[in-house]
Amino acid sequence: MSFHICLVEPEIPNNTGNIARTCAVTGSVLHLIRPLGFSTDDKYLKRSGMDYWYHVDVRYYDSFDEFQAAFPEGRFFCATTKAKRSYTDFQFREGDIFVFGKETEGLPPEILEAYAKTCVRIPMKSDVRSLNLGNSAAILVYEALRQTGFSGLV
Ligand SMILES: C[S@@+](CC[C@H](N)C(=O)[O-])C[C@H]1O[C@@H](n2cnc3c(N)ncnc32)[C@H](O)[C@@H]1O
Repeated sequence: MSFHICLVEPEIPNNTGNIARTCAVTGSVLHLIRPLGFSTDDKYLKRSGMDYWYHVDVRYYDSFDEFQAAFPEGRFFCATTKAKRSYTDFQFREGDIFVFGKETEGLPPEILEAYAKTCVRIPMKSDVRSLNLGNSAAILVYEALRQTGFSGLV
């Protein structure tokens, strides 16, 4: 069992490459919702995730609905600057799904409404826009791993 990271219509290849690397080192599954703002052959994507891309279980979907349908029992947590609750307020379980929005616009309102009770914010000062997508994914997955006892130490 592992955690799932879902990127809804990611636009910047370096961010997805960076997150693929996080998935590789944590054993998380990466789910990409099309359209993607880059080709999966993109040199920046490969440079950021490079040797790691081939270690990751990457799955592609044509819509968020298709992704949801693949996890009928899944617990979805939506990462958004608009959430009222901090990610540290939740007790995560193996198999949980973390959903992230696109770099320019974040998650669409219909997804935020559907998961209003499990939207999570990573605390920030109020006069700044947001964290980088890759950093926010790493923060959430490592908190979930910490809570579930992943030592990662050899
Ligand atoms: C660059 S941000 C998008 C910013 C967008 N303008 C917005 O307001 O949502 C890309 C994604 O990173 C995640 N993110 C960034 N900062 C976050 C924060 N402080 N708390 C939770 N998620 C965050 C969200 O999933 C967001 O959709």
